[in-house]
This record gives sequence, C-alpha cells and structure tokens, in this order.
Amino acid sequence: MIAVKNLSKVFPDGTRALSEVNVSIPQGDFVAIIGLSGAGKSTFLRTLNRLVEPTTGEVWVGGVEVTRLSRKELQAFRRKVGFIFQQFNLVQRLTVLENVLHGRLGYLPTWKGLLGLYREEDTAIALEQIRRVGLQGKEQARADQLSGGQQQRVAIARALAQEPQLILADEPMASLDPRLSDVILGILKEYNQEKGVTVLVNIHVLELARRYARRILAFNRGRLVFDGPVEALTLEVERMVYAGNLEAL
Ligand SMILES: Nc1ncnc2c1ncn2[C@@H]1O[C@H](COP(=O)(O)OP(=O)(O)OP(=O)(O)O)[C@@H](O)[C@H]1O
Repeated sequence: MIAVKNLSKVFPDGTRALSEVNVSIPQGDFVAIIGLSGAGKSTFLRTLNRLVEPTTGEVWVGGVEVTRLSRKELQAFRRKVGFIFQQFNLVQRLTVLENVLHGRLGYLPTWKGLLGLYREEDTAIALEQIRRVGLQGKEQARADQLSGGQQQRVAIARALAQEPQLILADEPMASLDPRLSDVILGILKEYNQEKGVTVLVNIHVLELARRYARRILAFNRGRLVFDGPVEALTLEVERMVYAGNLEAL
C-alpha cells in the first residue's frame, strides 16, 4: 500500500513540479501515470523513493514513512524498490549476468559486493530473472553489445533480482522502437500478476496505458487531475488531462 499526502515539489529554480498530491494505491495494483510532457509524472515517481526530495508532504510505502527515513534507512528501503529508468542505466562494460547481480547488492555486506562475492542463491536468482526476460544464452554478453530492447530487459531483470515490493518504471519504453513496448510492459504485467507486486509506470502513449493498467493517475501541471480505474478514463477526462495541448495526442 502506498499513501501520498499533500505532496508538493518546488525545484530550487522555483519550478513547481507537484502541487498538493493526495493518493493511495493498494498492494498489487498496476498503475499507469499519464500526462503531457512536463506534467510532473517523473517527479512524482521519483519522490516515492526520494530520488527527488519532496518539498512538503508525506510518502508512505507498506507502513513506512519514506519521507522520514534517515540516509541509512532509506538505503535499506530502496533495496525493496526496483526502479527502471528510460535510459536503462546499465554498466556497459559488464556482462548481462554481472549487471543483473547488481540487483542483489543490497542483500550483501558492502565489502562482499565490492569484491563480487555473491552467494550461489544470488546467482540462481539472477539467472532466473534473465530467463524471465528472455535473455537466456546472453548471460556472458557485455551490455554494450546488446540492442536497446535487450538492454532494457537486462535493467528489468536487475530490478526483479532485487525481489522488490514495489516497481517504479519511468517511461521504460520511451527510448525504444514502439514495437518493443508490448515486450517491456508484458514482462512487468506478468510479474505483477504472478507475484502481486505493485507496479507504477509512466506512460505517455495513452493506448498502452489503457491496455496494460488497471488504474490510471493523470497529472496536469503538477496536479493530480484523475485517479481511477482504466474504464473511467472517458474522452472527457482525456480532454482535461491533455487540456491546452490536444494535438499532443
Ligand atoms: N531538476 C529540476 N530542476 C528544475 N525543474 C525541473 C527539474 N526536474 C524537472 N523539472 C521541471 O518540473 C516539471 C515536471 O517535470 P517532470 O520531468 O516531472 O515531467 P514529466 O511529466 O515526467 O515530463 P516528461 O514526460 O517530459 O518526462 C517540468 O516543468 C520540468 O521542467
């Protein structure tokens, strides 16, 4: 369960990216976050694990007040949150397996992580996630030898290897061929259904949001303007979400 209360973010240059956002999301939901470019989608997602520090308000995840955690506690919390970036964020010179094993670092003492002293169990989990994303046989390939779609699948496998309670994905298809969107969202959806792990994903293509999500959060200029099941996303609501820039659809 995620609960966000009166969340606002004003960046140091004065840009107000989020205004008084209130929302609660039950465990196991699959949520698409939509809105025009600059609406605050990415900022919202990042405040949930404090990659962006909120200016005011509270974020609760699974009964923990994330906004009150110390640096050390935050580190432990992030172990349970898989974050998938638009630009993959892999270590290019390392292999697929080594990158996915990084998802296990939070489970090891730092010195063992630095020396790459993973347990058998960590390797088994990493290999299982590599299979899940369909990259078996590529374990020893270097990340920089892979296509963009394959690299994003490695990034997803790394996030899943964390055995996360929550997955946050910031437009994970945005830098890929549109035909790969179904592959990426399909993997996240399957994991969500199988494990009951909550997934929040920023999607700017409305049709994809409709197809995969159970619930939609829509932002417009930093305000949450719609929060409901996908069936309630009528044309009227769409107009409000994309107000002032309908041609962007
Ligand atoms: N570090 C920052 N400093 C100042 N302003 C920022 C910063 N990051 C984001 N913003 C601004 O905050 C607002 C919300 O940005 P955000 O990236 O959350 O939007 P978005 O909906 O994710 O857009 P996109 O779909 O283009 O990624 C925008 O006006 C953006 O320019």
